[in-house]
Amino acid sequence: MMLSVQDLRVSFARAHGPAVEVVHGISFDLEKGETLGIVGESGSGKSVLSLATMGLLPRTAKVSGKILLDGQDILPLPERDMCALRGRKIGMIFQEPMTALNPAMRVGAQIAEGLILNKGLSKSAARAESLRLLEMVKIPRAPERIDSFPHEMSGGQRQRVGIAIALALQPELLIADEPTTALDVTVQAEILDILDDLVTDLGISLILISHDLGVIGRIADRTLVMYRGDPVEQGETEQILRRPTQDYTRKLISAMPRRVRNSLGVQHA
Ligand SMILES: Nc1ncnc2c1ncn2[C@@H]1O[C@H](COP(=O)(O)OP(=O)(O)OP(=O)(O)O)[C@@H](O)[C@H]1O
Repeated sequence: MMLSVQDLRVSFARAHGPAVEVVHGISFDLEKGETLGIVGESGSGKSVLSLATMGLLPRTAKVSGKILLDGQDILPLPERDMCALRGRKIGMIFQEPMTALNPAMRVGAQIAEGLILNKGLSKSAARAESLRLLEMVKIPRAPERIDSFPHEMSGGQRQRVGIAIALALQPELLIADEPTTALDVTVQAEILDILDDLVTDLGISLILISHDLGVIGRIADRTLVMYRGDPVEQGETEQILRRPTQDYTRKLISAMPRRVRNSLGVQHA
């Protein structure tokens, strides 16, 4: 088992009044080579859940439960150990790659940086590996694009660079929080296909977070539906899409454009 989250609860301390719990006992398992989709509307706790898994919640957060990564509970780990896990074992992909990238640095150098610092690669070996990663995420004309600045690239290409950076240290788990939300529909599909291929080719595990069941439905093997911090239902994505058991899930399905429902083979909500 790559990741096992057990009865995770997160609350935030408030300056006045009692702490507010925003994630109310979430449990799920993620196998190696599997994609789990986490879906729910804004405020359902998806980002808090992913930040907890990466140990990136602010100090005001109180977390209980277990987060077993490869069998080890990472919740009690000190920041120094979590820092080492991020990147090496857990890779992260964010919604807006422009904010995650350094605007003043060529993309190849940004990918190479982590390889030089964390893996001790020489400058030329890191550049060769950066090129390989850019080709892996299907950047067209990668040998030229490696020397581009982020603003010289399209949103889709920047997100590919974001994925290349997340992959650089060969993590076993990737967490992608709304990775395609800022992109238009055709580019969304390309990015999802790339993520799907990476899971298959590299045998890594992927947590794909989105408010859009159409996005989740394209590539997630299993899906967890959340609503206001509660688990609504979880299971095989096919099952969730075709035979939802909860009204909230039916509402998410009805909210998908007919075109998307048709492409996923979902007839009616
Ligand atoms: N640092 C924080 N301090 C206090 N409350 C927080 C903090 N971060 C998140 N919350 C609260 O936790 C709840 C869940 O937020 P979260 O961002 O996880 O939702 P989400 O499902 O990811 O939605 P979105 O798609 O809008 O990001 C919200 O009510 C939010 O206000």
